[in-house]
Amino acid sequence: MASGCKIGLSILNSDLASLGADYLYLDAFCSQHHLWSPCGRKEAQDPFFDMHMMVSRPEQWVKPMAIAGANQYTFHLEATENPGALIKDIRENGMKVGLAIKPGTTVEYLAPWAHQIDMALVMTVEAGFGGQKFTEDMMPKVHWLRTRFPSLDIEVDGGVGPDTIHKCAEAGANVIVSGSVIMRSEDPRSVINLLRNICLEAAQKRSLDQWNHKESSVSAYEISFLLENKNITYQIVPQLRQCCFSEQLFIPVTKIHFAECSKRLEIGVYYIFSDAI
Ligand SMILES: O=C(CO)[C@H](O)[C@H](O)COP(=O)(O)O
Repeated sequence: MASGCKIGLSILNSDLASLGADYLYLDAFCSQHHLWSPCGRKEAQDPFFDMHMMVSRPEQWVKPMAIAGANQYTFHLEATENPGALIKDIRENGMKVGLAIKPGTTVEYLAPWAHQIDMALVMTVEAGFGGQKFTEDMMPKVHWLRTRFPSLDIEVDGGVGPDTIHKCAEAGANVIVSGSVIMRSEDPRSVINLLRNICLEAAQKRSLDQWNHKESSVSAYEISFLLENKNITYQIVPQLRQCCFSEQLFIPVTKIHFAECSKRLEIGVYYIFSDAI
């Protein structure tokens, strides 16, 4: 699965650096030769800076951003003719790679690069300024990506807050950018925590749904192994979420501990249990 749930604080409309978010999301614009990027104070310990490069010719800012201390360089697919070379350059400059698509760009264009990037960004507003209205129509793109790339970090950006994050998280986004809603709140930390909890809950539900999906294709598993020279057989009935231990003891599948099992336990079955725990 993608690596946890992260809430990114967009400081486009603010100069605050950290209010308990998992990373800072810095938007950058450019004129022909000059880059404008807001600077937050580096108050957080070891902050993670994700640079959202809303620029044409993103190639030109890779090195300066790396020198400035950016951790991730997120560029727009629409802004470059050679995404492959740019991805390579970003990596060679020691940064992670984010690839963004604008609302009007079809998600299939991103797919060929999905295995080479760390994060896909599905914009839910036109890039440019904070406080815009969330576009729910973008959620099928998120779902499409999540279905095909289960371990990819998928970020959404634009109009995301407590009222809209459910839609993003349910569609499969695990990295959430939020700006105005957090900044306007009297208690930004609690908004961030609320967003993170909603995102985590949706991720847990997705795992459970996957487990249920696996279950529906199998009626029962049987595994045997030796324990203290005795041949022990488990019969597992996934639909009941129960396990029959030598036909005597029924225990919920989620509570089985395999620490004492012999090495003859089948690896495949072990994975099924660890998913459920
Ligand atoms: O990239 C952006 C705009 O291009 C902003 O980061 C983004 O829209 C976040 O702000 P808000 O939560 O206020 O929509």
